[in-house]
Amino acid sequence: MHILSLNAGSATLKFGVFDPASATPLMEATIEHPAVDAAAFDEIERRLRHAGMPAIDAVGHRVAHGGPRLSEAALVDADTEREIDQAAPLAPQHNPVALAGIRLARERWPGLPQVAVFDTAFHAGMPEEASLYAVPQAWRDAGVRRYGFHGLSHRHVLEAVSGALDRAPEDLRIISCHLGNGASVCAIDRGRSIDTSMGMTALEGLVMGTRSGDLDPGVQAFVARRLGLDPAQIEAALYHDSGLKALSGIGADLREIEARARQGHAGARTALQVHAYRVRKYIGAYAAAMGGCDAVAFTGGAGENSAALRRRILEGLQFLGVRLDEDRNESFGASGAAVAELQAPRSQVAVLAVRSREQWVIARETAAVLRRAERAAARQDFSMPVAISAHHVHLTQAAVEALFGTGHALRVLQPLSQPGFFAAEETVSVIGERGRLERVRVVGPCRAANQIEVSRTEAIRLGIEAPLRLSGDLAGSAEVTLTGPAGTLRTTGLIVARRHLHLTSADARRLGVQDRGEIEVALDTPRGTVLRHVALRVDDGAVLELHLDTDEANAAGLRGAGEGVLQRSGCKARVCGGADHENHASCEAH
Ligand SMILES: Nc1ncnc2c1ncn2[C@@H]1O[C@H](COP(=O)(O)OP(=O)(O)O)[C@@H](O)[C@H]1O
Ligand SMILES: CC(=O)OP(=O)(O)O
Ligand SMILES: [Mg+2]
Repeated sequence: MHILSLNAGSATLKFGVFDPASATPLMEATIEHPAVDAAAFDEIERRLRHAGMPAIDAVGHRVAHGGPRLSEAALVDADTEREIDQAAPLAPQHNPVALAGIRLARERWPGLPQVAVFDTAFHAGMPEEASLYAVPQAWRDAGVRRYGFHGLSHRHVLEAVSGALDRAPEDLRIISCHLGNGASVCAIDRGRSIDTSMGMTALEGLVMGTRSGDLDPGVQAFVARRLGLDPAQIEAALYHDSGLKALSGIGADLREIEARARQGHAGARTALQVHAYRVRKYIGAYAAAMGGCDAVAFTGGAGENSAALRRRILEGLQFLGVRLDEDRNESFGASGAAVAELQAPRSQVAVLAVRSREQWVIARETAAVLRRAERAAARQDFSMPVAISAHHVHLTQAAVEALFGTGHALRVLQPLSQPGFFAAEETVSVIGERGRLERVRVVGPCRAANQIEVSRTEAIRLGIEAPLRLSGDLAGSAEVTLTGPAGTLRTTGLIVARRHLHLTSADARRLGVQDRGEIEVALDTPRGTVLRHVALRVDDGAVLELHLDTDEANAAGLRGAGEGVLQRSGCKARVCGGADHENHASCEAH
């Protein structure tokens, strides 16, 4: 499979082609200051052709804002597009561009699946103390809350830092600084984003290329009244005419600002100081939020490429135990390394530079969404026959001889649906403390241990507490007396059998499940029943069949067809939920 990842940032359009089996892109490119329009897509297609790329199977899009409902990557359909569109006021620089990308991709490659991967998703589990604004309830009801952005990048930082330091994510408190044209800091506490500097929109937090970052909320009303600005003008100024651009008086590009600052340009110097101070302040705050910090990581166009920027930010953080190694810091940019440690040996905090891999995260997430969709579709079509298993016993050869006479061999009455098993002509009586069950069928062939399977109702009638067990799992099973025409036998092995599904490894692959796992199935009988914790028994010699006991069948209103140990019910069960908690589905016929 080949996935085209599109990442429309505020300063760049980045794209790449990936085989999701490998993190190494087949090609990757950046177009600076793009409009996402037909010309940009012509350029993308031209570059794909030039790089000799194979045909694309799916397109993954970075979408900055998923709004209140899209908190994980999703297949693009009309609903997804509507949600992205509705969240556009919360990400006016990004969501409309992403939507344009989605529509252009649909025109270029009609019929290809498209997936939206959201910046906000990584922060969806932020605690309330970080996601709430202290504003009136009516505002919060209207959707005013903190979301956070750059989630693909912060997620990659988590993985890269954990890999580079060879420490589990759960062991690490990471402060991830994504410094591009847009910029944010994220507190990643043991694998989870617990706070991040961007909020409801991508305006909050750091000083960015053209965005203000944190601002006294009173400023907006003040400039409205004093300068006569309306909301659209204020918003435009905060998104497009603030930040480094406003402070430097030069522009938004950090490369140029740094060059001019070196030449002594006062505005450029001020801009760099305010910018670095803001990042430093957030690092201090997030160290406090996590009760310490094990690693500070830099990523994004500026965070990766500017050693001076990293130095400026880390100056003054010595009190946290941060010490930068100047040589390592200087050499990262040209090194081509994906990730590197930049701290001095005596530093108590690791400092890392991480090359942003947003396009790879998009490709990976896209592949995962497509796999889930495929599995859901396969599950929709997947139904399984249901058989009702009446009480029966499995015996050792020694038990057969004790009950039916020396040298006795079980005689086949009828083969069962699971290959190799048969209902025997022989029956036994099962005797408990309080009652007995007569003519209980023996199932052959003989086994290494005696096993007596009864329903819960029958166990009660016997007066014995029988554990709920999978066949073969007999430790702690109850004791019971068996009688046959030639003798009596006291044995352990009495269980209530756990409901289970026999399936082949090909069935398991289609369902996306594994041996010993569990699924949930629905029986659309008149008593409509969902069965949870259905055990899976994968065996290539098996025949696909759900086995229920008589209590379960009665509770579901299922009837067996005919007589015998294992009766086909005529009902087909469907998977509902289970590993991926996919759609509820139900029984077709009964
Ligand atoms: N060598 C460099 N030194 C300083 N800043 C750089 C360097 N290379 C790129 N940048 C900064 O990175 C920004 C782009 O960041 P990037 O993360 O690639 O874009 P976007 O925010 O659009 O995703 C540019 O605006 C530029 O200021
Ligand atoms: C959300 C955001 O600011 O993204 P970018 O940095 O790509 O513009
Ligand atoms: Mg970006």
